[in-house]
Amino acid sequence: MAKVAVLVFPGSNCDHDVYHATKHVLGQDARFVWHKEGSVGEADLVVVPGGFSYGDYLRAGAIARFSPIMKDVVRFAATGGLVLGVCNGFQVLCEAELLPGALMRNASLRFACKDARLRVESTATPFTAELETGEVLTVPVAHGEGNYTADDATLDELEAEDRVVFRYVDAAGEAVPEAAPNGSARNIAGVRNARGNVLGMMPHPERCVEPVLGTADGAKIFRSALAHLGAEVGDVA
Ligand SMILES: NC(=O)CC[C@H](N)C(=O)O
Repeated sequence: MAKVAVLVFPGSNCDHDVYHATKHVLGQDARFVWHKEGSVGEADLVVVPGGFSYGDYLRAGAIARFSPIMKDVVRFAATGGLVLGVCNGFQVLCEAELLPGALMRNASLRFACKDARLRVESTATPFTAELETGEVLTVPVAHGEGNYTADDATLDELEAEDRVVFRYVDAAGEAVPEAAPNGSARNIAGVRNARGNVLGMMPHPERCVEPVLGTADGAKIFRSALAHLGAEVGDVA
């Protein structure tokens, strides 16, 4: 059983979804870690969940990045510990410079809340190692600032190093610009760090881990990470 630390900032609102997914659906030892703690404690996987930390003031994730717990998340990541940032968590990881780039306001300037199709681009991270390159997952998005951006050199480097993990695609599986719900550069929905132990993604895998939720595709990402950790996994989804 893997130990899962779910961070909680003032304004987090997907923390309980991650807890439910990892504890009740996948049968892991999950617990919440308040952002004022100095340590993630004994953990195999740290999840930085979605929400509106600090009300998205300044920029989404810009204040949470200075919460005391983030120093230990940086340390944990440096030791090779698995870190997953979802939506606001992805924004926090970019602000903390654990991942490159930034998430800007959606090109539409509207909050986007709908199912997205994600194509798996890289399996060189424990989070997708058990998936197939080219496999398309249906995972919901819910964000106002999901427009991934970085300078061209950084985007080229991410592509050259196989660090784009997910792209938004249309029904035909093509990464056409209209398929991105937010205007993301090169349709990027998720990226990893060079080592592969840190993944940030805008769509919410924790919201689709059981058939009753419409799709259980999100469970594949957690299952892949848990397989890497050698954890026995529950059999609900
Ligand atoms: N669901 C979320 O985590 C939303 C993230 C952030 N508050 C945004 O709107 O972009």
